[in-house]
Amino acid sequence: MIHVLKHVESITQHRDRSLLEAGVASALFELVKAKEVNLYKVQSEESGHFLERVTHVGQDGLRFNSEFEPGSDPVPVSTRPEMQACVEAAQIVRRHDEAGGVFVHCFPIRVERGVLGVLEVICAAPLDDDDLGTAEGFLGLYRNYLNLLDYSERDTLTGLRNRKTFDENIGKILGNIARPTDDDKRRRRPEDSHQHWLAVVDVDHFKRVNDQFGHLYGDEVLLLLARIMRQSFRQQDKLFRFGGEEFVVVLRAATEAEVHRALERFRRAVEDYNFPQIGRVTASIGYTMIKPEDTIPEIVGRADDALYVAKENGRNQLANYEALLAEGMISVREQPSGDIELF
Ligand SMILES: Nc1nc2c(ncn2[C@@H]2O[C@H](COP(=O)(O)OP(=O)(O)OP(=O)(O)O)[C@@H](O)[C@H]2O)c(=O)[nH]1
Repeated sequence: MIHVLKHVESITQHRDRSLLEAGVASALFELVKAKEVNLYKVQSEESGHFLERVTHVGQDGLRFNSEFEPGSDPVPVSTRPEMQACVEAAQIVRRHDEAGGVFVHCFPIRVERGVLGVLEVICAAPLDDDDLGTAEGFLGLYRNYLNLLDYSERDTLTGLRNRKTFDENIGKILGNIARPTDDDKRRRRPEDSHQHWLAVVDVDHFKRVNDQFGHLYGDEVLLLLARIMRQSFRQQDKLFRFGGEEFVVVLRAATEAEVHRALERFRRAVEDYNFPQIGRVTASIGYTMIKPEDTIPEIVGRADDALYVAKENGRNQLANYEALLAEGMISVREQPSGDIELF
């Protein structure tokens, strides 16, 4: 009992999702005497579900990836029938791997929107009822704690990540791309390297919505826009309400074309949506690639410059900072001089 409480105490001291996941996996590895525990995130793409391993505990030690670095290369869920059954039925699935002489248990990590991930516990024997209860208890603790973290990091109107968490999140991304691990370097072949991109989304003529229909309807537009964002982007993309009627999306994608497609799909979804009472609302989007040497104001500044061009050119459109620069439509942003004046 003391043993279990010590794990609970150690898990709940973290405010970082990846440390929380590593804590849950390590606790189960020890408590149910597993050979291996893995945590997979489920990525939902148009072509189906993919699994990305983000945490591993085994005889070889503990490895985990932060929320903002890629885990293992994603594999289609169909290549792992027990995982597929677990994701689709949202139920615990067990498989006897005769060749490996082990029992593989898959626990779904259920959230409101579906199955967020799968916890895989590999043991020499099937888990008994006590061990199953322990695993389910720790998963419950993990889910509840995630909800608490979400609550403190979310904007109350839209449920998106709030401005406070934005700097923290971008800081982590910059830290990861500036210091790639050996695994990252191996994975970063030209054909599968992924870059991070930041897009600023701004509702067009939002003042008119407020003036014509009142603030409550304005708030309703922001709420619905956030919902369209969640539906348009993938689970692993990070969505923020930056302030007022401005939103930020941080995406990981291999090419500019891929980012453009995702943002254009969202822009069209907003344009096509019939907002109750108000009718048609559009949004303009400016975006840029995040580079290792960037500071947060530089990234946001570039996306804002591109957004300005999108607004000037008639709104309801995308603009990419790097493309505008290459076409000579804008000039390079002035770097902050670095001189700090204190008052
Ligand atoms: N309802 C509501 N309105 C907000 C909120 N935050 C900011 N606003 C309003 O959003 C409006 C933003 O207006 P502007 O920045 O002038 O821009 P715009 O009218 O959207 O025009 P463009 O961006 O140039 O297309 C202002 O009227 C703000 O009062 C909010 O949380 N709720």
